[in-house]
Amino acid sequence: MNAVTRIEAARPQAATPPILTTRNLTVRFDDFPAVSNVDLSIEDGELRVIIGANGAGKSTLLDLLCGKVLPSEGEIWLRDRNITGIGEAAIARGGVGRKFQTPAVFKEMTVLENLQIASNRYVKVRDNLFRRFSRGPTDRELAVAERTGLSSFMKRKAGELSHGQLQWLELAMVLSQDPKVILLDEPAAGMTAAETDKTAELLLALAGEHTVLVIEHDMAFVRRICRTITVLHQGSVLAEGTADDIEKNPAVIEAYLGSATLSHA
Ligand SMILES: Nc1ncnc2c1ncn2[C@@H]1O[C@H](COP(=O)(O)OP(=O)(O)OP(=O)(O)O)[C@@H](O)[C@H]1O
Repeated sequence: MNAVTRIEAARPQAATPPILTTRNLTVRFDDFPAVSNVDLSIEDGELRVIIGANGAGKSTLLDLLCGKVLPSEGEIWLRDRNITGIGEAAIARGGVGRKFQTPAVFKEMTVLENLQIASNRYVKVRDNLFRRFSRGPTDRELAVAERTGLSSFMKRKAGELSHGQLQWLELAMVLSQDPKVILLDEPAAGMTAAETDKTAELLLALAGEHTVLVIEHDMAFVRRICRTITVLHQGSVLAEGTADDIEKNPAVIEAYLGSATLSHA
């Protein structure tokens, strides 16, 4: 080994922080800890699924991550930036996109107009309100419509879309801002089997390019998309691991899964 090689070998690896980290993340409503001491470390391009019983704190955790709810304690880091308490719009501009379970789309507007509003959502609110949508779709709007299967529905009023298409439209609206991290609350809720299949494929395709956190109750769906699962119980992380790890974890079985497996829960 020559001298140069020895120096290279001794140099520490450049440590890139995970895309999303939480430390001791806690929120109390009155004195009730809805989320308690949660430490998460989510790597770039991960597709992380969060499961847990009703009231476990899953939605509140996403509310904290997108700035909708302020933590009582703890920190949230987006790569090397502490985003704790900077506000929902600043977090969105920083690259965290949130899709809620009930799509927040404008049903009287077309798919394209909804995408155009979303593209400018965190830019200039006043311009947006009075904007005439005379321009055609941007390349990004075309790309997200294509990706979510909405290309041929651009001129259709959102109110005329199926339940699944509405969910995809809201996902397309989140994607139009090209977020680094996408937070999804039960993205396949109420969908037909075919729509659920398509959503699973879409999420798998989005992971890698984006980092995706998904809350999900449908365990067959979880099995299909998950790499790593985080189990929340009474506001805290009960377990973390692959579907196989989680399925065998006695604490998870007792608190959440019962005797069911992830594929049959
Ligand atoms: N704004 C609030 N004020 C008071 N309590 C709240 C508030 N938001 C949530 N909670 C409580 O915090 C706990 C966690 O709620 P959360 O909605 O995060 O659970 P969840 O795991 O998402 O449940 P579900 O699967 O039913 O949606 C629940 O006991 C809930 O009642």
